[in-house]
Amino acid sequence: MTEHLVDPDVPRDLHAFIAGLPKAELHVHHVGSASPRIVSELAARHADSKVPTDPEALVDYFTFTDFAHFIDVYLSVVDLIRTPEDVRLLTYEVARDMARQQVRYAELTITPFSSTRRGIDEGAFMDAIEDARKAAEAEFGTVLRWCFDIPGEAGLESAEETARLATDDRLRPEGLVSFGLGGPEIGVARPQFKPYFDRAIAAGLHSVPHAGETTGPQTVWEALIDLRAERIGHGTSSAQDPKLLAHLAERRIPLEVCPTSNIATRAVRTLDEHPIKEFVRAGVPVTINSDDPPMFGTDLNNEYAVAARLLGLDERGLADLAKNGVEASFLDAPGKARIADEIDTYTAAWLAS
Ligand SMILES: Nc1ncnc2c1ncn2[C@@H]1O[C@H](CCC(=O)c2cccc(C(=O)O)c2)[C@@H](O)[C@H]1O
Ligand SMILES: [Zn+2]
Repeated sequence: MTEHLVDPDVPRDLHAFIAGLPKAELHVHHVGSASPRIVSELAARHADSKVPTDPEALVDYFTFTDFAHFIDVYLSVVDLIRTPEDVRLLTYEVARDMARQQVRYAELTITPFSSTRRGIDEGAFMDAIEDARKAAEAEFGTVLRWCFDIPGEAGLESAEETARLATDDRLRPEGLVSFGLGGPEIGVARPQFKPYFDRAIAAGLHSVPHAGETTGPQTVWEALIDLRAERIGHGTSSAQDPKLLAHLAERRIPLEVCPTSNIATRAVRTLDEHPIKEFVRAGVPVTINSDDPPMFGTDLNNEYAVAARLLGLDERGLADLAKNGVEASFLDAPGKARIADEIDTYTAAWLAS
C-alpha cells in the first residue's frame, strides 16, 4: 500500500495483514480503475484530452463537488478510451494493479455502450477485454469476470444496446457473469429497466444494479422487486428502512459497500456517519469494495482498513469480511472454496507468526 493511504487509526501490522490478505472484489468500475499511471499513458496517446497527465494535478481534478460533478469527470476519462488497444491496455493494467493488492478474483463493471457509441467496433471491444482477461489470469493470477452495466442517464437506447451486447451469442464474452445499472439515480427510475434485466436474467446473467447510493430505500426495493437484484451496488440508504434491512438479512442479499466512494461523491457526509455498522448489526451480508479507486484516492486495501476501523475488526474479522466477498461472488463452488481456503491458510500463518 502506498504510504499516503495508511490510515493512522489502524495499527501498522493490520495494514500489513490486509496487504497480504487474498481478496475478491465485486464492485469496481473498469474506467474508474484507471490509475494515474494508466490515465497518463492514455492521455499521452490522445493529446487533445482535457484530462491532466500530471499525478499532482489529477488529485485536484478528482475532487468532486457532488455526484453529478463526479459523473462529468468520469466521462472525461471515458473519452480517453478510443481504440480497442486502449481498451486492452486499460483492462490488462487494471488487473496488474489488482494483483499487487492480492485480489484473486474481480467482477469488473464495464459500460460497453460508452465505447460502442464512441465508435469502437463491438466485436473488437469484446476481443480486447477477453484478450486482457486471459493474459491477466495467466500472467498475474487474477481471475477477472465482467458485469455489463447500463449507464442509466443515457436512457433506454443505452439499455437496449447493453442488453443486446450482453445477450447476443455472437458477441457476448465468455467472462460475462452479470448485468448492472449505474450512473445517477435521481430522475432515473429503476423500474423502466425491467425488460432489459428480464432479458439478461433469461440469458443466464446475474442482476447487480446500483441502488440506494444517492436516493432513498425505495430505490433499493425497486431494484429487488423489479430488477430482481441478487446483490445491491452500495445500498447505502437501506439503513433508513428497518424492514428493508431485515429483508436483505433474511434473503442473504449482499450489499457492495464502498465507504470512501460514498464520501467522495458526497452520498455520505463523513466516514464516521457511514451506515456499515448498522448493516452488520442487522445481519446483512456486507462486502467491501473500492468502486473507482484512483478517482476516490483509495484502493481495495485501504477500504479494508477503513472497514476495520469502522467495525473494530481484528485479523479474524478482516478474514471473515474477505470471505463474505468470496461467498457473495459469482464464482462456482470450487472456485469459492479455493480462495476461502487461501484466506484461512494465510490468516492462520499470520496469527502463528
Ligand atoms: N459510484 C458510481 N455510481 C454509479 N455509477 C458509477 C459509479 N462509478 C462509476 N460509475 C459508472 O458511471 C457510468 C455513468 C455513465 C453515464 O452516466 C453516461 C451518461 C450519458 C452518456 C454516457 C456515455 O458514455 O456516452 C454515459 C455508469 O454506467 C457506471 O458504470
Ligand atoms: Zn459503482
